[in-house]
Amino acid sequence: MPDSRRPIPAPEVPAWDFEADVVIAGYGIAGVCAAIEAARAGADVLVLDRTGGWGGAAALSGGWIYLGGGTPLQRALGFEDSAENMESFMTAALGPGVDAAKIHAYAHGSVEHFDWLTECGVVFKEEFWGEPGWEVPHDEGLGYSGGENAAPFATIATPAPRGHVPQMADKRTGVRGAGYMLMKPLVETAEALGVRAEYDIRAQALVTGTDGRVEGLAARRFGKDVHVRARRGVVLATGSFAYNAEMIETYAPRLIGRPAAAIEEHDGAGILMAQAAGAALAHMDATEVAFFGDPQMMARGILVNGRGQRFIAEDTYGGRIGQAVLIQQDNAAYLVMDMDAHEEALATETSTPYFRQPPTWAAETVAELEADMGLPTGALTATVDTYNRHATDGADPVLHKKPQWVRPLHGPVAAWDMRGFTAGFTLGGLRTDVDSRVLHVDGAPIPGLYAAGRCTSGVCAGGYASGTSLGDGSFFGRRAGVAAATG
Ligand SMILES: Cc1cc2nc3c(=O)[nH]c(=O)nc-3n(C[C@H](O)[C@H](O)[C@H](O)COP(=O)(O)OP(=O)(O)OC[C@H]3O[C@@H](n4cnc5c(N)ncnc54)[C@H](O)[C@@H]3O)c2cc1C
Repeated sequence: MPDSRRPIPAPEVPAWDFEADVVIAGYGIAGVCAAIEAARAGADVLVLDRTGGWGGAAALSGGWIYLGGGTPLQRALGFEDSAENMESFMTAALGPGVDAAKIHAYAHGSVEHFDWLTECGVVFKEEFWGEPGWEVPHDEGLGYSGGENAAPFATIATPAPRGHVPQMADKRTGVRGAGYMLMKPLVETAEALGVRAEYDIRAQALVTGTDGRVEGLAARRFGKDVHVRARRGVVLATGSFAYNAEMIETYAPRLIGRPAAAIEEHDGAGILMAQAAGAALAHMDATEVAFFGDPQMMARGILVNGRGQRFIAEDTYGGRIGQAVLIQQDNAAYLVMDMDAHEEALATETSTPYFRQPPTWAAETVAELEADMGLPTGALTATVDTYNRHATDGADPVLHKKPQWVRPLHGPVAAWDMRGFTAGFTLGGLRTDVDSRVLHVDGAPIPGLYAAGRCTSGVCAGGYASGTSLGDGSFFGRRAGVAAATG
């Protein structure tokens, strides 16, 4: 760990360049929500960002935000949900080893959090997108985003869509997409409350008093040292460590060379700064893993591993498929479809048309196909035989794909080589309590230090659902703001 991360004793600070009651490092989703709540609690708030503006990964993101328990949008679109049902799903899908207290607080606070977001000006259109997909193709406001309606979760909790998507004007993904439409009204809310921002300031280390209390931040701006005093508390909201090669190698080596859905500013700085002051870490090996396949195609085909065997229900959440491929199948997967299924998939609408590439192999029979693919003789044939035997009855007793997608493969078949089609970001980070206080390795909160977002371990301990990053970043960001302002 570089020396520069070591906490600086307050008496050694030459002068304070900036001062505020609450100082927040990082102006992404966690930072802006902390800023709003700290300001509303009466604090003078200063947000620092190392880039030239607000937004972070959040403003570039797809904007899914995981909310449920019976939000007004869910109810308006005819979906039943409850906090208990949401808690059951999250406990099953986001583990193993979830922080039960965080999941409980999140599920039971979700309707209020929806109301808070809409009061801040975030708009969710009353329209549901029910097709398999990574994102909504237009500006629909609600969709499934975590495999809630697929095996095994559909029988663990009552399926309810919880992916809430802020409405986009003339949607163009990546250009003022839903993530931007989430961030913009929140930043405007913060500005209206008098929250100040300073850009091009990179937080480097904490400043601590003789009693160990965090009193500020040491930072760099244009090659010079800058010191920022926090009269009440510091909130770390600097994002993940997806772009810190050394940390990735140490904690999550399967992601070496494959960062995604993160930004280069996610270099683990907040984690390292707090760690140097004794902070505990949690679930540093947990990763979100995207799989670069079109969900409309995958649901209609079968996915097999390097031994020609199916391993997951193909109609589940793509992030669950990604984790299974990278972590359990040595990053090897092949999609197999017959011509009817392929044509049917191509006739559907998708938000990811660029994933619809031509097949790698095509053959008259499954036996020829498996030979062309270099799979063990008979392996894919046995898989297709078993699949077809049950598919004739519209069932999938092996992996429980929903009957609507189950149909026997027949005639000429094609396969897509999807080896290495994964990338992702890290989910582990600082161990915080439900009030976003950063915990020391001795278990007690570090006085004056709070954190939220992807520099913390939030609701995801292993599994993932789209929307949980913006979800727990905003939810626990708010709590960090309140706690920092009120001490
Ligand atoms: C293309 C894409 C699509 C995504 N889609 C979704 C989605 O649909 N739903 C979802 O939940 N998540 C999604 N994500 C992930 C999500 O955006 C992030 O996980 C989330 O924004 C993390 O919140 P955060 O507040 O921790 O970090 P961010 O929102 O990235 O904010 C962190 C901020 O801290 C700043 N910073 C970093 N280091 C320092 C430092 N040392 N000093 C000062 N400032 C610093 C950064 O510049 C940044 O502005 C997506 C991400 C991308 C890139």
